Formats: sequence, structure tokens, C-alpha cells
Amino acid sequence: MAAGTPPLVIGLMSGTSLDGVDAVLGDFSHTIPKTLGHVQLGFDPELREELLALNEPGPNELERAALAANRLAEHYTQAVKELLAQTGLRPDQIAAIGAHGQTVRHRPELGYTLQLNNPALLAERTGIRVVADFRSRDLAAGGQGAPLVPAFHAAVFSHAEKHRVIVNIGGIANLTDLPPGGNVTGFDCGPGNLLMDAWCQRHTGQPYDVGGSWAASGTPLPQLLAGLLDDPFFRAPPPKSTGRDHFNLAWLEAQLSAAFAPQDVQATLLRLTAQAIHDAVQRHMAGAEEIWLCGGGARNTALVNTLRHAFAASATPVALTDALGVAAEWVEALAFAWLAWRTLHGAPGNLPAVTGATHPCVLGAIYPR
Ligand SMILES: Nc1ncnc2c1ncn2[C@@H]1O[C@H](COP(=O)(O)OP(=O)(O)OP(=O)(O)O)[C@@H](O)[C@H]1O
Ligand SMILES: CC(=O)N[C@H]1[C@@H]2OC[C@@H](O2)[C@@H](O)[C@@H]1O[C@H](C)C(=O)O
Repeated sequence: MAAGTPPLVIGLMSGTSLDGVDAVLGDFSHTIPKTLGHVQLGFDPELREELLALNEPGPNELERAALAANRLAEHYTQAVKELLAQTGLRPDQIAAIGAHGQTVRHRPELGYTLQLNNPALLAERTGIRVVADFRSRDLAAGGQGAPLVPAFHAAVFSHAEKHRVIVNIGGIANLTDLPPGGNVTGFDCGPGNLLMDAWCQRHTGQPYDVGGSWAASGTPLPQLLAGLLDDPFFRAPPPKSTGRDHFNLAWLEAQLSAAFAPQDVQATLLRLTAQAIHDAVQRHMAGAEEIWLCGGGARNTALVNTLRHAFAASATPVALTDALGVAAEWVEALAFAWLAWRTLHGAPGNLPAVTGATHPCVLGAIYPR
């Protein structure tokens, strides 16, 4: 890479929630990267529907996937342009865009994970170098290809004396264990928001339960909760990762009875997310002293309160990463900017202790400007 390349990188994350793209512009000249700008650009309903449909087998998938990837690249381009306008920066001042793409299948047990994206089109449209396809190299090295954010959590949120756990509550929830001394581990622990979102959409017409207030109006159903928690994924030892392939409405419906009130099911789903997180910390992150939440689920007040209540038994405080200098909703996008910055420097981005890969790898492919 040319000497003097400015440490300004754009991160684009469109995650399993399928709510749109989160875009941040990070300045990596500081240990805690500075977020110079951020944009959240929601998908139009038609694109969201198509991406959701592409999560399952269907007719003419190859062409539909290719066309959806092109539309995603145009959507990402708009987010990048808004970010440049917001910060007053030119494309040639940006070292790279780290573009995760849209996961539509995640089947590490079959040896693949698939993120729709068109990095060539994104580079062409923006005039900025693009780093993309972050997960496949880790899979090639025998890993799960996910989660990848633990390395970023370790670089930015570790503390010399405090044993911290970072919890990302996106569509799926994942945890990073940061004991002092650096023995970093992490894994996906189960659903974050995606089941709550789907149930809320079906019964209220709203894409998500703002503040968790609908869930708070219901009462958790103990038997349903026990049935859901009986899924072997929760008991499986790490490394592990998951997605919509496993946790989806059909998975929920298999356990439902017509007698359940919708708000009680929502309350149960909120409890499921909280309990999966709490159990994962108890089983695998003994001695955790602080729990730090990020991802959109950190804005679900009822969920945060439920987690606070669960961790109160061990006197473990629960707070949002906002207080550590990175706002909860921008952590993931900033992580992909950081991963792109690592790739540009030929530095590995995965953590074998997390993904199960046989060795650290330089992640992704670079599409020149
Ligand atoms: N005010 C709020 N109240 C309740 N939930 C919220 C709020 N704001 C965001 N969310 C939740 O956060 C979700 C988006 O989170 P986020 O952007 O972190 O997910 P993602 O990046 O798509 O997922 P993943 O991390 O699995 O890739 C929304 O779908 C919604 O469920
Ligand atoms: C395959 C895939 O896209 N997985 C996502 C998803 O969303 C959360 C969780 O499941 C995590 O494994 C991952 O995302 C984050 C950004 C990661 O790789 O760390």
C-alpha cells in the first residue's frame, strides 16, 4: 500500500436483520477509532422481500441473486455518497470501503457461506477501493467464517484489568470474551432480534418492536421457552455460528400452539434472546465482570432490562458500548472498516480460537479503485 495512505476507511454492514445498510467512516489513526460520520439507509420493501426470499431455496435463484447483488451495490453506493457529503471528504481521501455484503446462506458444515455483493460495481460507482468477501478465507482454513467481529472487539474494547464480555445483538447474537491477558474467545449464541422482528411484523405490521414495549405487554410462556431452549444449538460447544438457515419463523412455529396470545409469544422470544446470552456467559465466560451491549438490540429497552435483571444475580453490570466510545449501532460497520484496514496492511482478521480456523488469515479480496 502506498506510504501515507490516509487511515480513513468506510465500513458497510447489512446484517441478518435485513433492515438496511449501516455505513460508517472510521479514522484509524487512534487506538479507539474515531467515527467521523454515519448513515443508516433502509432497504425499500421490495428489495428487503427479495433478500428475505433468497434466504430460502426458490425458482431462478442464480439470476435473482445476481440482480439482488447489483441492487445492493447501488444501495451501498448511495450510502457511501451520503457519507462523503456528510463529512465533506472526496473519494480519493478514502483508503477503502470494507463491504460485508448480505448473507443469504450460512452453511459452514457444508463448507460455504454466501454474502451477496458486487464489489466491482461498488468500486466503479464510488471510485474507492473495495475490500469484500471477508468470510470465505476463514472457511477455507477450516473455520466457521463467523463471527469475525471478536478481533475488533479485542482491539478496541479490551481492558488491562477488567474481564469484559461484548455482546452484539443483531439479527443473531454473538459474544466476545475479553479476559485480561488476551485469551479472546467468542461465538454466536443464538437468535438476537430476528425472531422478535418476524413475529412483530406478522402481528403488528411493524418491522420491529420499538423499545420492546409490545413484548413487555405480554407474559413469557415457560413451557414454550423451555421447548425453544431445548434446541441442540444452545448446548453445542464452540466454535459455533448460525443464521436464518436455522433460526426462522418455521423453527418457531414448530413449537407453537394456537392458544398462545401473540404478545406472550413476543415476551417469550425476548426472554429466549436474553437467556441464551446469559447461559452462554455462565457456561463459557466464567469470571466476567462487565457486560457491554452493542447492535440494534441494545436499543430494545425491555431486552436490556431483562439482561440487567439476569446478570444482577452475579452482580455483573450491563451497559452499552456507547460509554466505551463507540455507539452501539455502529460497532459492526466500524468492525468491517477495521477488517478492511487490516487486509490492506496484509494483517490477519480472523481469530482461530473463535472461528476454529487452523491459522490466522488475511481476509477478503481487494477490488482496486
Ligand atoms: N429502538 C429499538 N427498539 C427495539 N429494537 C431495536 C431498536 N432499534 C433497533 N432495534 C433492533 O435492532 C435490529 C437491527 O440491529 P442490527 O443493525 O445490529 O442488526 P444486523 O446488523 O442486521 O444483524 P447481525 O448483527 O445479525 O448481522 C432491528 O431489526 C431491531 O430488531
Ligand atoms: C454469516 C453471517 O453473516 N453471520 C453474522 C450474523 O450476525 C451476527 C452473527 O450472525 C455473526 O456470526 C455474523 O456477523 C458478525 C458481524 C460477525 O461476523 O462477527
